[in-house]
Parts: sequence; structure tokens; C-alpha cells
Amino acid sequence: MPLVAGVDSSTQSCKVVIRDADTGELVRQGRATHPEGTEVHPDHWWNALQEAIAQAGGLDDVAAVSVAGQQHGMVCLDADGAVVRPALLWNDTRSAGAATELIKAAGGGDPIAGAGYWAGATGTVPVASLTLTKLHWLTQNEPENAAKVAAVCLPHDWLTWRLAGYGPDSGAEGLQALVTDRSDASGTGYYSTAAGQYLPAVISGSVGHLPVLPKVLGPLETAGKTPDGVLLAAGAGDNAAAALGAGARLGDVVMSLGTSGTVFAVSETPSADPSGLVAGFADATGHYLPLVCTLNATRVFDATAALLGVTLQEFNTLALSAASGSGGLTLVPYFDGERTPNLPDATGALHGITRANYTPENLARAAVEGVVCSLADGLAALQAQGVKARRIILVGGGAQSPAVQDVAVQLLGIDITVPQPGEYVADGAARQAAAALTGSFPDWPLNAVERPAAADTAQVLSRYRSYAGLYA
Ligand SMILES: Nc1ncnc2c1ncn2[C@@H]1O[C@H](COP(=O)(O)OP(=O)(O)O)[C@@H](O)[C@H]1O
Ligand SMILES: O=C(CO)[C@@H](O)[C@H](O)COP(=O)(O)O
Repeated sequence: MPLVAGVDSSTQSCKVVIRDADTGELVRQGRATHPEGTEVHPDHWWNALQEAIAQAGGLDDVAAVSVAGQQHGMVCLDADGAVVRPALLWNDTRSAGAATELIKAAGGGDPIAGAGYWAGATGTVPVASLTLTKLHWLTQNEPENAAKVAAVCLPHDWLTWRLAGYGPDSGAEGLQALVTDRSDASGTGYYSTAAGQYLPAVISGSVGHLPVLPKVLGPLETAGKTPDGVLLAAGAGDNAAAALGAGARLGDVVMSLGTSGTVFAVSETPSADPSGLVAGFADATGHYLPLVCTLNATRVFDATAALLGVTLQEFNTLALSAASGSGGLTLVPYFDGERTPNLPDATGALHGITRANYTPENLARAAVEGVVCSLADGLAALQAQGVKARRIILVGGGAQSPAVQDVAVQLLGIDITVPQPGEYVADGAARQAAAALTGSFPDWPLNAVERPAAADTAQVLSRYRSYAGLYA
């Protein structure tokens, strides 16, 4: 019974699970927090990983490890292998203007033609979240840093590289040892998901030269070993790892509520949505992962609970004690700007206030309904691209909220599967680690509750759409 470890280096924290490779049984786990902010030095991720591994009892008896992580973060390394500047994360919107410029330039000034070009070339129309737009911003705003960039990688690539024993003094040989996987490469903006290859002219067009890019490993390829002899799997972007961890198969849709809200499908074919709503990513098993991502999910709950002066548990109790429709309150949750729809400078709004309905209960429920409605719009965008959702698997920290589960059942119109509370991104990485050992993905059991779809009798979604439509 070899043990395997899976890591989720996410926006807010680092989680490590250690499982039995044969049975999937959870043996030990650990967790450590990441700093706040949308610009973070990767050393914080490394320190949090060490802390989470120590809390999980170390890796001495572990045969293989795999790292999944927040997507898109721009990690720039100089010729020695040192980090050039703190990483700009997926939720940093300063590169929104760069995204607009890249789209217009590709269309000879016409944004519609430009969006069509990017959807065809990479599968995804650039937004501020993509690594490419961050590099474009860097070249325009910090040319001295851009000139130092010898290699560009992503959070999960960098942590895998550090686990393999490389670091700030590894030099050219170290840079050549960088690896990634197709799920994370497909979120860079300089990789063609359909063709499965980098687009060197695209990245050199933004950086001014061609940096070293991590080798893209196949789903079952390995990334070498740690200095202590632990086998390293390819790792993945966190959404692809969640699909794997939650046992999503072709025809399943996964909805994740963490810092980001995401809704994505495991698909046999790559997507190319010129409207920019659906990102054409790859999954971690050789399939595709068309995905919609919002900037505002559980932090809207955190902020509303803080405003009401209650814990998250009390917030859920309040939300559950209000009637569906929140007494007429509608919250549009664009607290941190928004990515889908692409409104980087938007702010949130609360509509429909009366003296009678302005209660903590209605406000808590409106926060949950607003976030779930924004993801219902994401689901509709996926369906418009031909995704046929058989069921929706609900994961992420926010899936533990009974209020989220109730509202999702009411608003999404499709049966919901709620796996028991767990770390499904780290579990997906652990499955990759097991596959690196055995040559195939394990079929570990998964406990889940099935919740049949109910009706949106209070017309919550149509009311939300009329208010969210005001931003267009
Ligand atoms: N019972 C709950 N109700 C509502 N939100 C919750 C609950 N438990 C955890 N969360 C939220 O989940 C978030 C963390 O989820 P996670 O998926 O780990 O995020 P990330 O992957 O972005 O770091 C926190 O913002 C927290 O508020
Ligand atoms: O940008 C995306 C997907 O495109 C986000 O989903 C990030 O991958 C961050 O994930 P969380 O930390 O919110 O889980």
C-alpha cells in the first residue's frame, strides 16, 4: 500500500492530502494560508507548502507527489533561476488594458475580428487573468524587469520545479528542467489548446524576446524525482485537478466556488468561443475543459458575513431562514471587478431595497443567490457552446455551504451531485501521483449526495439577469 500526496496551492491557501494509492483512503492532511493580495512572491507558496507538508506528517513514506495550483499566475525567472518580481495572480486586473490592446491588434483595430483570431489560435479570447496579458503589461510598465525574464512559468510549474530541487541558483540547466502540463499551459494565452503546442511568436511579441517555457508533459508523464527520491507527477491547473478529484467524466459539468467561481465541462472536443465567455482549456487526462471563470464567489460570502458581524456558519443560517428571492433583494456580485462577463472595473450592486426587506436574512440570501446566478450565466454560456450538462458536481470551499446547495438546486435546473466535504483539487493531484506510479488513473470511491433539480418559483434568475444586464 504505497502512499501518494496531492497538493492544492490555491489563491488563499495550500492544502496537502496523503492517500493510500490502492484504496484512495485519506491517511493524513495539512494546510497553511497564503498572504492576501493579487501580487504575491512565490516564496510564500513554497513556505506554505513546507508548512502544509509538515502538518501532513511529511513525505518520508510517500512514493509520489503531484502539485495542482491556481491557474495563470505570472512567475518570471531570471537567467540564474531567481524570481524577477512578485507573481501577478489570475485575479489581478491591472492587465485589462493589455488584453484589449492584444485583441484589437490581432484584428487590425477591429475587436470582433481580433476576438475571432484569438479564439481560433489559442481557444481563449484574452482577458486580464491570462499570463500573456500580464507579460504584455510587464513589458509596457516595467521594461527593466521584462528584459530580465529568462523563463516564464505558472504557480504549479514553479512548485514542482522547487520540489525537484531547483531554485534561484540553478542557472540555465535549471530553467531547461521546468515542466508543466497541458491543462495549465492552455490557460497561458500563448498555447494552442487544439494543436497542443506553444505559440512562440505570440509570447515573444509581448515580451520582446522568447523566454524558456516549461516542457508540456502528457497526463501520465513524470517530472523526475525530489532529491529524496519521491516521484513527481506532471501536476495540473486547479480546475482540471478538481475535475479529476471529483471523478468528473465526459458529460459531467463541475461548478466550483472558491475565491473564483468556475463552471466547466469535461469534453471530447476543444472549444473556441469568440464571445470570450468560455475559455478553451484542456483537462488533465487528455480531454478538454471548456470553462467559465468569475472573480467573485466565496469572498462575497466572507465580505457579507463580515458586514453582518457573523461567522460563516451564522451567515448560512441567516441565508437559509430567508425565503427564495430574498424578499425582492438582488445582489450583483461584481465586488472585485468581473472577468465573465469581462467588466474589470465594475463594482457590485444591491437592487430592490425596501424598509421591509432590508434584513440580515435577506442580505445573506441575496449574496448566495447573486453568486449562484452569476454561475448559472456561466452554465448557459457553456451550453451555448454545445455542452450538454447531464449533472452538476458542486465542489470548492463554498460547496460546503448548505445555503449554496439549496440555491443551486433551485436555480440551475439540473440535478446536483454534492461530494462529501473535501479537498477535491488536492485529491485530483493525488490521483495524478497514483497514476504516475501505476500508469493509469485510479478509480477511487467517492461519497456524494444527489439532489434533484427544483423550480425557480421566485423567478430569481430572470430578476438577476435584468439587473446584471444593466452593465452591458
Ligand atoms: N460553510 C461555508 N459557507 C460558505 N463559504 C465557505 C464555507 N466553508 C468555506 N467557505 C469559503 O470557501 C473559501 C475557501 O475555499 P477554497 O476552495 O479553499 O478557495 P481557494 O481555492 O480559492 O483558495 C473561503 O472564502 C470560505 O469563505
Ligand atoms: O483563473 C482561474 C481559472 O481560469 C481560477 O479558477 C484560478 O485557477 C484560481 O482558483 P481558486 O484559487 O479560486 O480555486
